Amino acid sequence: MSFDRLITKIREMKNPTVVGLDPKLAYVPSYIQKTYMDVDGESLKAASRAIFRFNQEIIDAICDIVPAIKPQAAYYEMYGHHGIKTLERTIRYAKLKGMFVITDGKRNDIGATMEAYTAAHLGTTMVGENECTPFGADALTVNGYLGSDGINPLLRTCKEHDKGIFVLVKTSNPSSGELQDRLIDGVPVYAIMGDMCEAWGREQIGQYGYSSVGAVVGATYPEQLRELRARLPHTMFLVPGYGAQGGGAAGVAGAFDANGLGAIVNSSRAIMCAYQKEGCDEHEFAQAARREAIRMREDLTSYIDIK
Ligand SMILES: O=c1ccn([C@@H]2O[C@H](COP(=O)(O)O)[C@@H](O)[C@H]2O)c(=O)[nH]1
Repeated sequence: MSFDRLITKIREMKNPTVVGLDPKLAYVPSYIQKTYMDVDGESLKAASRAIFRFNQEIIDAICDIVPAIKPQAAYYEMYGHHGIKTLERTIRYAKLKGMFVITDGKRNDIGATMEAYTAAHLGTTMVGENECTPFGADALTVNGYLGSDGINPLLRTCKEHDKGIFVLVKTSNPSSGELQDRLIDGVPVYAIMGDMCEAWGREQIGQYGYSSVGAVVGATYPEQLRELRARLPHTMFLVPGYGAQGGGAAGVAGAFDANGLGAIVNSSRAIMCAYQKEGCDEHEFAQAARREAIRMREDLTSYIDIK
């Protein structure tokens, strides 16, 4: 099961964190931007090549201490086909370095179209006799609000290709409660979606007790994290909202089980832009990212004992 690979890495590194790669061009040091703009001008191509170099150096700086990266697809799509290529190259590079890759795409659609999204991000596409791997991530964030027929194609691929999904359950944003906290027969919508994750994952439970169907639950909602951890014993949590959105280690501790497992906490801007916050030389951006990744690991593990 896919999350077995992730959990094994978390245990080996004693680090339940994922670095988000959401690279706006403004985060990329100016000397890198210049290198590529001198060749390709102020173009989407130059921006995408600069971003790949930025990602590559961050991956090199953290791959021995952080188990996973989470590229957010939107930050690549905004650079058109060049950006898509950078997303693909980033995924391949991180995997080459031994990292687990979660593409944050929040995809969903009707069943037939969902099969295409599944093939794109987690599976394979047949071209004649040739089975091609378009992006090859290990896991994908998805929206479950279209119901089971939008999730079933993913479940088949998770089983066949040892992949995982994280379904949006209780998102970290301030307005998430407008819909997700609404009650149906006294039960919040987020809890109902959580129950659906448990049901979807029932047939695919791995060696640590977690299925290949995970849930996104925001670090900004500590109470719900604790409540959902107790309610969803087989559902791995992806927890965004730590750092830049105000979530902290004490609040996310409730996302973990008694073995210090069951969740992985994301930080994107706080790590990518650590060099700007530290005010250090921009040539040191990757080392600053590493320092922030270590600080985050120490912060979390002061509350969580990974067994
Ligand atoms: O509920 C959610 C779901 C996804 N995200 C994504 O996580 C990162 C957070 O970035 P930070 O810079 O660490 O705030 C980003 O890609 C979001 O799209 C989320 O924040 N909340």
